[in-house]
Order: sequence, then structure tokens, then C-alpha cells
Amino acid sequence: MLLAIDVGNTRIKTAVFEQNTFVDYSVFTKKEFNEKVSFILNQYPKISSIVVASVGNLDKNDFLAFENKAKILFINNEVKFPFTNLYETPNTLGIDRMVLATGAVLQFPMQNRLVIDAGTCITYDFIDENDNYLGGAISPGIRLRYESLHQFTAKLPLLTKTNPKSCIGNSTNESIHSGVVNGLTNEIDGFIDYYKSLNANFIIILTGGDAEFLAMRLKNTIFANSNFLLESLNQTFQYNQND
Ligand SMILES: Nc1ncnc2c1ncn2[C@@H]1O[C@H](COP(=O)(O)OP(=O)(O)O)[C@@H](O)[C@H]1O
Ligand SMILES: CC(C)(COP(=O)(O)O)[C@@H](O)C(=O)NCCC(=O)O
Ligand SMILES: [K+]
Repeated sequence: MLLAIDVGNTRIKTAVFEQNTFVDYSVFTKKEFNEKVSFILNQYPKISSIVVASVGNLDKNDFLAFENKAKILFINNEVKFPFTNLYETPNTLGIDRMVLATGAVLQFPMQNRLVIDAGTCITYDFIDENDNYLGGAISPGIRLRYESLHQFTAKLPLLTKTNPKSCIGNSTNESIHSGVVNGLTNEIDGFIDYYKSLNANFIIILTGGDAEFLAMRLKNTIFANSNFLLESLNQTFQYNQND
């Protein structure tokens, strides 16, 4: 059994896998990290390996306490990836984006793929049909947009994500919801239209904490898979076992 751990900038997500079967899912904060991981390891004594992708503030040392329970693969840019990295600064590319690209290549072979991860930030990653990783974009995620409007102004309230009633917001709250939610869906549809103009044939994977909320609001039809990063971690692990 494998425990996959995704340390994002907002939350930690974990999954237990028995080969390719998703057995268990948890989500928690950094504060709860030690307690939750210990709990999962006790609950599933068959876990023999842990695979970690971290872009948040947990590093390799934070996992040392679990080394006597399971073997740990901490993903960094020295592990094997099934794509050619054409990013100009490969050493600063987010590990989560590399893991997502791995999942896209292994699950959807020989196709152009666009991965959109709607988490703390929205990341866009494009991997072409020849398995070249080209890059994409980084923009603020939904919560970040609401929080920054509040934090960097004197008058704007802090709101939580809500379906806007209209594009034309007729109150402060409705204007904010329209700006954040309609702004982001227009951004995503705009990027998708740009990729379509380059090549009509590509698949789109939408994941992250806001994937389901966004999927139903996009002009383009996309199926959300909130677990794509955890599934991709399992695949990255397996890919590195087959030497
Ligand atoms: N319980 C929750 N706590 C925090 N964010 C949540 C929650 N449920 C959904 N979200 C949404 O998920 C986004 C963060 O997604 P997530 O994939 O967890 O981020 P990250 O991988 O960067 O930690 C936020 O923009 C927020 O709107
Ligand atoms: C862009 C990110 C902050 C996204 O993090 P997340 O929203 O998943 O928490 C992360 O992928 C990262 O730190 N990237 C490094 C810069 C880059 O990818 O070029
Ligand atoms: K992201």
C-alpha cells in the first residue's frame, strides 16, 4: 500500500492506494500534519511507502519521523519524469506541476494535454503529443482573489465564493462575486480558446480544490477530477519503481 501526500499552499491532501485503487482520502492543515499522518499509518499498517509532493512549507525533514514506518519518496527534480522539460527555469518549476504533467502523460498517451489546477493559485501546464513540457501560466486562485481584494483595499469586505447572479454586479458584494468568479471563468475559457487556436486537438484536465465549482461555470465542457494530483503522485511513484 502507498500513502500519497500532496502539500499545497492551502491544505494537505492525502490518499491511500492499493495499486491503482483509491482506498482512502483525507484533507487537513499543516498544524494537524503529524497527528493525521500518524493516524493514517496506524489505520493502514500495510502502507510500505509514502510519496510526497510539496510546494507548501513542509520539506523532506518534516517526514523523517515516519521513516521507521515506511519508505519515503520525496519528489524533487532529480526523480524520473516521463516528459522532456522545456521550461527555461526547470529548477524553479513547481513539483506539483511536474507531477500533474506526469499523470497527464501516463494517463493520456500521445495527445496534447492542458492541465488546469485550481488551488491556491491557478496553474496551467501544457504537454504536447511528443511529451514535451512547454510551461503555461500561474494566476491567483479563487480564495486568493477574494482575500486580496479585501486585504489591499480599505472598503472591500471579505467574501466567500458564491455563484454571481449576473455579469453586471448591482451591489458591492455582487460586483466582487462577478469580478472574482466571472473574471476567473473568462480567464480559463480564454486560455482554452488560445490553446484551441494553436491546435484543436487536446485534452483538458481540471483539478484542485475549486475544480468542481468552476467546471459547471465554464463555456468549454470539461470534466473535473479533484483527485488528479493524488492519482498522478501514485503514477509518479510507480514510474520511479520500474527501473
Ligand atoms: N475546506 C476548504 N478549505 C480551504 N479551501 C477550500 C476548501 N474547500 C474548497 N476550497 C477551495 O480550494 C482552493 C484551494 O485548493 P487546494 O487544491 O486545496 O489548494 P492547494 O493545493 O494550493 O493547497 C481555495 O481557493 C478554496 O476556494
Ligand atoms: C505556482 C504554485 C505556487 C502553485 O501552488 P498551489 O496553488 O498548488 O499551492 C507552485 O506550483 C509553485 O510554487 N511553483 C513554482 C514556480 C513555477 O512553477 O514556475
Ligand atoms: K495550483
